[in-house]
Amino acid sequence: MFAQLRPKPAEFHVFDTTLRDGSQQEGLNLSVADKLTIAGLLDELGVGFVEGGWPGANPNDTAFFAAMADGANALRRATLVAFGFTRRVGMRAADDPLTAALRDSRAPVACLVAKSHDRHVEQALRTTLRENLDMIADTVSHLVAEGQRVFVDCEHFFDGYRENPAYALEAVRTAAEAGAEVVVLCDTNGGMLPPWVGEIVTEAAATGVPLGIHAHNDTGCAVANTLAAVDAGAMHVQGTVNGYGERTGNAELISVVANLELKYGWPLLPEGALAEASRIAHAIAEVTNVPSSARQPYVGLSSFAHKAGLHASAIKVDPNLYQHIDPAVVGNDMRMLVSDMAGRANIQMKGEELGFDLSDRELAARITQRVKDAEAAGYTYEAADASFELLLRRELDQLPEYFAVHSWRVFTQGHPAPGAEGETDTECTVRLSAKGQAQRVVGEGNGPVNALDHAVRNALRPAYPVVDRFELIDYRVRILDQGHGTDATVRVLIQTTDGRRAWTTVGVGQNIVEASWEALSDAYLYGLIHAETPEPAAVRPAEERVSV
Ligand SMILES: CC(=O)SCCNC(=O)CCNC(=O)[C@H](O)C(C)(C)COP(=O)(O)OP(=O)(O)OC[C@H]1O[C@@H](n2cnc3c(N)ncnc32)[C@H](O)[C@@H]1OP(=O)(O)O
Ligand SMILES: CC(=O)C(=O)O
Repeated sequence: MFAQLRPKPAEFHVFDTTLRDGSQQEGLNLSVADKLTIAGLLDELGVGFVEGGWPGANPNDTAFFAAMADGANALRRATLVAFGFTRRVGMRAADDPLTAALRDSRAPVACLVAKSHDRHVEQALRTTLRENLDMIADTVSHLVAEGQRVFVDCEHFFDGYRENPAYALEAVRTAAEAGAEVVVLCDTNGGMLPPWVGEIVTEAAATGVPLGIHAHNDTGCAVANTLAAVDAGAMHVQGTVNGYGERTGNAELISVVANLELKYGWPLLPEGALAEASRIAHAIAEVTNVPSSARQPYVGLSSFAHKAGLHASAIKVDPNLYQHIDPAVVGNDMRMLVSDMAGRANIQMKGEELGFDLSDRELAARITQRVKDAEAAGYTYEAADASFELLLRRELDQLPEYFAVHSWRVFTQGHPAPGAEGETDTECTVRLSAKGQAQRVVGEGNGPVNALDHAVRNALRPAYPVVDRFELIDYRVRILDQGHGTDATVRVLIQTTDGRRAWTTVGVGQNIVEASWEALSDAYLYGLIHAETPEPAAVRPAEERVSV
């Protein structure tokens, strides 16, 4: 029997810091417009608090709070939070310009970072333990008197508690007595493990102060540490969507919330909002331009992807045999992968998904063997869903002949030196027949793949004008036998779109142009087969990109 999880406290906060701590991630930079878009998405998700940044610390954050104060950008459900620190050493909070920026932000809540670790007070702040407590009390009481609700983030609380528990707890009490509604215990360096967090939060809860948790992921335990704090009495969780944040990031907020909603049984988000979680996490990744991990719990592309034959054979009977929840609950999808680890069941389920009846065991076994043989030769169907469909159609004798290629050749002329004048570039000649018309067509391009593409497009256009909608959007190449140097076999994956859907095809060969040709001609064939299909397929996010 599983242990009983804690019942939901009467008041519980879901606090998002994607726009503040999330933007402290290396490589993540947000404009004011980006922040406004993300704030809107977080509001849709239904989090209780959106920490928007640090007004007064940089012009973007100040402008963001000014824009949020304009009614047009107002959050519908969430409460906006402005972040800042306690007043400077030796100054009155009322005179500190950064405290003034918090007031002027017009955010209903201010979240103040305060020191609670004695060594940080003495070495980083370079002041006395008494003065730090005065800084906390003065800043909190000033902002409360000015009409703001105040939360306090106790930086390095757990490390501080280990060295000087009395002082760490004194910082918590001081903040609460000055008017802070919640005191958030921060694992700033992210070095804690769940049992330690549980123990320390339990001891801090004895103060009677409403506590929150802010965990970093340096031990890979940020979500677990957050849940350990909740179990020990925390009533406020902080985190970021996609786990963005300083160093290894913050607790991933959707994982925290999904665990609390689905495992603890706590209703936290507005009804139906959890089913939007996958869409919102991916939409935020589009804005940040920092892709989320495919393996991210609940909302990742691979979170419900099944590759192994044994898994698929059980899933065919009941998907729950290999899934901890129904993916639809978080707006995700189950995906069946086709690879050399597939058994008949993967192939049958993938075939069914594509609209083919593969219930015949012998047929399914034959196709499974074809897939395994092709994967052994270097093909990959896990990524190249369109090539898998073409393989199926070939096996089932259901491949329409839109065109027949008789031959092709590519000629490239290089410059004597970079930047030198002269004819360059690449020319490709293709001989093919389409709709009974044989033709020989030339295409030019800035490289062999570009020239091949132009030649095929020029040759097919008279019979199938729709090809002008096809566009190559990603090209990836990798060497399959690394010891072989420039004569290695390569695999080329090409992603193509017609503006409505995207599909991926694969080619393999010792000649990179030949492998590209195979992937490219299959891309055209698949595109023509589906030109009239109404429903667009999901677009996969690109991984490594190589320019052609
Ligand atoms: C744990 C966290 O992640 S908290 C969030 C941290 N986020 C950021 O730092 C991003 C935004 N920060 C900034 O733009 C700048 O650091 C500013 C505007 C806040 C301050 O810039 P500067 O005045 O140039 O100071 P600088 O960053 O070099 O040093 C920070 C100062 O704040 C003091 N300080 C640090 N923590 C606190 C605190 N909780 N309360 C009051 N003062 C503090 C430091 O002692 C140092 O003081 P000093 O100026 O006397 O040396
Ligand atoms: C406040 C904060 O971001 C931290 O302590 O990590």
